[in-house]
Amino acid sequence: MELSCLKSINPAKEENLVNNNIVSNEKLKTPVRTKHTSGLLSDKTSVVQFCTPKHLKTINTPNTSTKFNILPTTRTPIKRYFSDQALSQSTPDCFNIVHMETPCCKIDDIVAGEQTMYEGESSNLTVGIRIRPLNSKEMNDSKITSVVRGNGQNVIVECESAQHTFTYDHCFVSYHDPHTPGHASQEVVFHNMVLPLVQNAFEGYNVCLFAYGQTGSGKSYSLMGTELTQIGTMPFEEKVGIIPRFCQEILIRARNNLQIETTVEISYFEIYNEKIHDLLASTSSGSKKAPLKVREHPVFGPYVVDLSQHCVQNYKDLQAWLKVGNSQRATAATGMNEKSSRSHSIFSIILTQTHSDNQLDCKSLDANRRSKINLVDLAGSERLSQTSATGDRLREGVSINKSLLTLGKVIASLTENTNNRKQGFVPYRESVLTWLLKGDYINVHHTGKAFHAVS
Ligand SMILES: Nc1ncnc2c1ncn2[C@@H]1O[C@H](COP(=O)(O)OP(=O)(O)OP(=O)(O)O)[C@@H](O)[C@H]1O
Repeated sequence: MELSCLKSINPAKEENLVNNNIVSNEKLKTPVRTKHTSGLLSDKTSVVQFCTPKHLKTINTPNTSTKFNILPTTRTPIKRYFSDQALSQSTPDCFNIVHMETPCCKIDDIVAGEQTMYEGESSNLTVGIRIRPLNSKEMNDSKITSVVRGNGQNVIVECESAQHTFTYDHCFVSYHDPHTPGHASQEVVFHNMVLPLVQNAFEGYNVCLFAYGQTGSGKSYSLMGTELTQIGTMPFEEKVGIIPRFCQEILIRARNNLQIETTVEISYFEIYNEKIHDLLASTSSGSKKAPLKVREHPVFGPYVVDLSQHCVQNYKDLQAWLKVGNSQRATAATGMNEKSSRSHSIFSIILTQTHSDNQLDCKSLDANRRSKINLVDLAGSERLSQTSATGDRLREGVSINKSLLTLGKVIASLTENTNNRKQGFVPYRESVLTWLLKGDYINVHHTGKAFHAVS
């Protein structure tokens, strides 16, 4: 399986960013994006901020013992903006005058000999690969032998007389016996590849990580882990995957920084047969809600209409929501995987940091820094002859392969455009997945990672 993370190039450290970007609450009836050109800031590091009125958010934690009764969630300013018909008809003036600038990396800031773990992240897109061990079924099949092995950053595939070597930013090998030297546990994968994204998110960058690979290669295992539905288990046990670890890390950092009020809001949806389903919302009968629509905002880009967002304050809240979401995800047994995801899932976190500036002796002044984190578990590509799919499974497989093909086409077009320095057509709208991730591709130039799984 491959795991891709979109990540930032070492952005310059701006300790005082929040202090330097102050907007009066008077102007905050609609969200306003401001670009500040304070002399204290490097002009390469202007930050687009979303200023929100300071308010207490309702925490809706699902009651996991009974039916999930989703209370209306406090709408975020962005959601309010989207749902306000008067506003959404045209782009308000305040957006027209905003100049969107990209923070640039400061290569010079990297001092030789003082390497941190972030310095390996010199590219905008980092790609890691994880090789899973053979499962018990595969081990009992004499026809199946292991042909893939890792060596440093290289993956070596040996087939018959030929040997192929592929190089990645990270290569993780997981063995059946976790005590095997070099075994890449969930903790190792998270620490080496994903932790820098947490830092990027706190610096105000949007980040995106997506896992891709063949069906049954371990994408869901790496992103979500197993057994996390058991509330009360240790948060960082071996089997807990990237998504709960990411949230846990954010919550710990937020709790430890008393100067800044941090809110963490999550949403979780799947794209199944090109239709979007909110995984954290259900009807009173327990059945899934009607599919949601995608619309495109002139400034913020594509978004899912009426997607529920929920505040989480602690790990227990998160586990409860993940239990709701995962139980609603479309999975089915196929010839390649007993619990195969039949949809792409996108887990989003909105991280808002609010810093009250008392220096100006005015309590109504707040500065907000807001970043969006997308953690995407793509459905696995599958050879229909091997999954023995028929009926619904066949239709799902065709839809999965088609949207993955479009994803490949979009990435190829973007690469070609970048290499040729042109603005050619990119087929974002050929699938819901690529349309929704449009903003993330653009942001790949600043923030991104990819994770690839192989079995
Ligand atoms: N690193 C690993 N160590 C041990 N077991 C693993 C590992 N990765 C995956 N597995 C096991 O392999 C099986 C398939 O994994 P998983 O369901 O995550 O695959 P997937 O890539 O998400 O498949 P699909 O695309 O069909 O949803 C599961 O039983 C999982 O527990």
